[in-house]
Amino acid sequence: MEVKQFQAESKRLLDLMIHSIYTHKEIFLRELISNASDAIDKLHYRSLTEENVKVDSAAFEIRIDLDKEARTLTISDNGCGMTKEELESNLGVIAKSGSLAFKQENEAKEDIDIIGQFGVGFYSAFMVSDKVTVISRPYGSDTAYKWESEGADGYTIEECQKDSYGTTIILHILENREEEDYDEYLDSYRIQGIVKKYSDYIRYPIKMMVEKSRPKEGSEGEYETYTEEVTVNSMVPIWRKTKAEVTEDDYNQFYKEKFFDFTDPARVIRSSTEGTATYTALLFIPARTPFDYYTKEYEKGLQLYANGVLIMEKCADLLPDYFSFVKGLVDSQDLSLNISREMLQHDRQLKIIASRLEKKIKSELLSMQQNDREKYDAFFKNFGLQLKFGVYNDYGTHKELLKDLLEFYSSAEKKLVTLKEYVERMKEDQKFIYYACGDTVEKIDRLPQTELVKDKGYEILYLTENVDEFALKVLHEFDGKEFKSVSAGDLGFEETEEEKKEDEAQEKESRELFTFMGEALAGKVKAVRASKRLKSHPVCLSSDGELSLEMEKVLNAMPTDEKVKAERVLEINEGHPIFATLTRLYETDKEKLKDYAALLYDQALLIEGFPIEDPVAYSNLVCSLMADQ
Ligand SMILES: Nc1ncnc2c1ncn2[C@@H]1O[C@H](COP(=O)(O)OP(=O)(O)OP(=O)(O)O)[C@@H](O)[C@H]1O
Repeated sequence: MEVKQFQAESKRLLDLMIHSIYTHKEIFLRELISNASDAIDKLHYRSLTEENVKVDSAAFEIRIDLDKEARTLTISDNGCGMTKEELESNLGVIAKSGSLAFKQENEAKEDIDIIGQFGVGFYSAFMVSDKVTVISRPYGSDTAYKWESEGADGYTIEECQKDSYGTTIILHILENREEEDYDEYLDSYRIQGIVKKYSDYIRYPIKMMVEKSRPKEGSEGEYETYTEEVTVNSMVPIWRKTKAEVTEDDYNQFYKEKFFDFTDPARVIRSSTEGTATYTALLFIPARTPFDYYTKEYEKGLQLYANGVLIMEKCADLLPDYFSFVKGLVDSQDLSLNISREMLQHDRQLKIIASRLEKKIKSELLSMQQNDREKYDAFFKNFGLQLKFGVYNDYGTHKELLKDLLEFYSSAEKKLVTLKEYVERMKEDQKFIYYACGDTVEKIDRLPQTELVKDKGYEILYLTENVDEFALKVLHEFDGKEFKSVSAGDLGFEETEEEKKEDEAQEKESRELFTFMGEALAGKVKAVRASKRLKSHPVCLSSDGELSLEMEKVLNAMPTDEKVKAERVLEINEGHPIFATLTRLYETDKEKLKDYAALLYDQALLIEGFPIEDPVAYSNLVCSLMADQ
């Protein structure tokens, strides 16, 4: 028997390997199964290209055997096997990859999906075992060799017996340590779970003898255990099957199992591309909002597979935040993986894939909006908030992409409408897209500010979410039409010359009264003005400048010390009987007028949903007026 030392660098590497490359010990199984699959691929390939290589491809398989007593986990394959030299060069030199060499030699040929490339995966076996034995017999040779190593000290190699070609790897699993449980790698159920998780789509059957139980024949209530061979992996991933092979139900089932949902998805998106980035994506839009969706705990991301082998459970880089509700996976052969297969060295490919997926998701959502509106509206109720945040975030960088997907409740249609639909319905003389903010649609509908806009026959978008107005401010316009709040200082109505003159005359007349009231409310409002938007209601609040009252409310609700204040304007309806009373008081009782100004201001605050400064004073004033009657 020959005892050989690992090369010097290999020793250090092995140590590094065992302690730092992989974060999860369980991936050793993925690495060894991928190697077995590569070995079968190689033999399969040779059988197609070399005349003297004849194998029955239906017999290709990978086996896993567990022996709790002996503490061994054995992985066998009937792939190409290794010669003595190959055992030495592939397993004796860390970071030497026979698979990479094979790939390079056969680069011109298509359809080689070899997984290995770094020449380190094998050594992950030492994360869970204190001794690794490899028995290998190359196809076409009668001689087998046994390679054995206990880690950094080196390895032995000797001739041995093996019945058929292929490789058997025996891991001598470590004893449990205080902080580490290694017994789990001898547990059949756990091993099946690991295979399912990482290697479910290895295209050769991964077989195991599994213990099962069944009712004992001839006796009642008694059970007996028996062992049965099962194929643990599904082999062909659903996304690699042709469209004709998969039913809608198959997709739904797959989604529910894989992404832990009880409900069928609202939409299934399948997309395959070849060229600069070759990939297949299978995406799902959930029909319901995940319970943790709008919490910090929710993690976005798609599963990432390299050739059917799971590389990353949640690859966040594949989804922008505004599409974070999308579930699914991407499988690609073109990824530049790093050694641990956990991260990507160059994310160029990933970026290309992500940007293609983004476009695809948008076009699917638009198609849903156009062809299945009911479903889209339901989707929007679930995830629209996220899209609106998407418009607002990053200084509006994504607004062009997202604006067509937005919906708001319409005063005219009494349902969600898109901005495009709004603009198409705009009246000829209408210059702006009008909106009003409030807690609920019902409350907004009753806002005095909406009166005249509605009266003109203009549609109003009712904004009920905090982010809504901010999103519209970032959008600024849609199809050349700017947004305008019904509470804005100037509503932008067309006025005839006559109307303008009339306004000016009226303004002159009441200027003194409003200046007096403004002074009485100094510090609370910027001005008191005659209203151009009220019809039947006596008062309302509006704001000058960019900051609206609603935005003030939202910003001040945030847990920061900085508070903002909109420039409030108290608007009085000159057509309302109260105006005559105010005019009379200005002449007869200025003190009372001050009280009335305070009362009207408080009323306007209440209508807007703001708290009033001094509820007791307000109540006393109302009561004294009632007593006057
Ligand atoms: N079951 C096997 N049958 C035949 N050859 C194998 C087997 N396992 C490993 N090898 C050979 O040993 C080499 C080294 O394996 P190792 O897992 O360390 O690296 P790799 O698979 O090439 O790359 P990666 O680190 O990316 O997994 C492989 O490239 C392959 O040539």
